Formats: sequence, C-alpha cells, structure tokens
Amino acid sequence: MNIALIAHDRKKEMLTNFCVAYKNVFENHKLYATGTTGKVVSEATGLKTNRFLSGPLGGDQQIGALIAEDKMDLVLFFRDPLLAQPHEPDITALLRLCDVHNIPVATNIATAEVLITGLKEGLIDWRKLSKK
Ligand SMILES: O=C(CO)COP(=O)(O)O
Repeated sequence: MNIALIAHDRKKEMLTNFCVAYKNVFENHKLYATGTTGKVVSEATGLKTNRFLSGPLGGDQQIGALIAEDKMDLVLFFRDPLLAQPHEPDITALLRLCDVHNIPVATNIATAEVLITGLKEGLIDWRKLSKK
C-alpha cells in the first residue's frame, strides 16, 4: 500500500512517535511524505520515505496529484487545527480529493490509530481490488 505521511509543525513529534510505535506496520508499505515531515520521520525511525516538496511550497498538491491518480491508499495528515496555515487552500484541496476518491484519511492521531489497526487487519485491502 502507498501511505502518505503529513504533519504540521506542532504535530510532527506526535506523528514521529506514531511511526516509531507502528514501525513494524509501516515497513511493509511504501511511504510518501511532504518534505519536512519525511525528513523528520525518516531520521527518527529509519523508515524510508519518498519525499515531496515541503507543504507550503507545494508538497500537499504533489500528494494530492497521486490521490487524483488513485495511487495513494491511505493518508495520515496530522493537522494543527489551532494555527492558520499560509497554504490552507492546498490542504483543503488534498482532503477534498480524499473524499472524491474515497481514500481513508486521518487528520488526528485517534483516527490514525483506528486506520492503522484496520490496515493491519486487512480492512483496507479493498484498495488493491479497486486499482484502475
Ligand atoms: O505543511 C504541511 C502540510 O500542509 C507539511 O509540510 P512539511 O512536511 O514540509 O512541514
């Protein structure tokens, strides 16, 4: 499965800890990330991440393009709901595309826990069947 990892600055530590905790799951999948998130996660966990541009410079849009092409299977986007982002339209567009293409997406750690458990249990395997 192709998994996108994205976190706003004040959520990066949380996502990193999440990736450490579930390293055994993530290492069986292909990871993509926005620039800074990928750097931080890879350095802390040793997991390989395919990194795009930093979010404010277009990274969210690059991940959005993969979603539009039906190439992303799961998105974990730890958003900061208490801080305005300069690239808010890009964030909205990415989440909209998840809804357009029915891609499982978590925007906080509580939902991410549920999705990662579902991933382990094979509950997202339908994605393999739905590939165009
Ligand atoms: O801004 C982001 C998502 O909207 C994340 O970008 P970085 O991973 O480059 O910090």
